[in-house]
Amino acid sequence: MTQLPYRAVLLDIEGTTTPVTFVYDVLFPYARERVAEFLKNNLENPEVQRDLELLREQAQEDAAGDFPTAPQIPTDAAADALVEAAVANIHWQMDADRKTTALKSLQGKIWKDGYAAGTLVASVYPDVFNALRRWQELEIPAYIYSSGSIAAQKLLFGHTEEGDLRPQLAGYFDTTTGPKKNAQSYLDIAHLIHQAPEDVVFVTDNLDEAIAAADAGMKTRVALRPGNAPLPDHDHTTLTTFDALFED
Ligand SMILES: CSCCC(=O)C(=O)COP(=O)(O)O
Ligand SMILES: [Mg+2]
Repeated sequence: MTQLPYRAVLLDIEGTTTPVTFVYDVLFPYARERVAEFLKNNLENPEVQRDLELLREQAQEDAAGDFPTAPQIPTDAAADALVEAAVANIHWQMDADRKTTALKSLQGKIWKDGYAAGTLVASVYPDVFNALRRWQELEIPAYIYSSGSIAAQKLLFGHTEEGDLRPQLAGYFDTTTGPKKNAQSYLDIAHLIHQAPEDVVFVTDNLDEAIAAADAGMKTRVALRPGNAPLPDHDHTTLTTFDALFED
């Protein structure tokens, strides 16, 4: 049997398993164009109300911190004004490509209908399909850690061009576990999946995330995929295909 130098795999999505173009040219515009209507139609939904509360708290934190002009979401507004304020905040966050838990939670809910209708079909690199199959055969669990909400991750891997990949995934983590650029998040994930950090390989396109995972003791691979942002010099091992994860 193939002997690999890791016992578990932790995967980023955007720029790693999935082309950045799918996220920026398909998913984000889909959510942006539909958010106003989605909020109008679902304003009474308790989960949407919870997202609005999270957005409101995030807006207050932003205004008090690094973003004094962050659009605010009033507590006492009528429905139309509330939706208008929330949409202004969401569009502002999306313009800045914020990865806040509040924004990601709401985006996931908007994408749900698109996947169900077949309008959204997730793009995943062919080498990822193959790698997930091989890891399953080798009984190496593969987990996802993305800024996208866990619900959004399950939708994406449940509706790919190759069908439902969720049976090949062992679990999902998002920013509710902690920020992706914080080493403690990787320590917490290692603990939650019952692995020593050094037995986990984390694959990401983001150098700051790789540095945080390495600080936590994980092995790292930096994904170089078409369209990814260029990176400064670094000493992490890179890969252009997941095939490389079977050659160590
Ligand atoms: C299923 S999540 C869609 C992508 C997304 O919203 C995102 O922010 C991706 O961030 P990542 O941490 O995977 O680079
Ligand atoms: Mg990424």
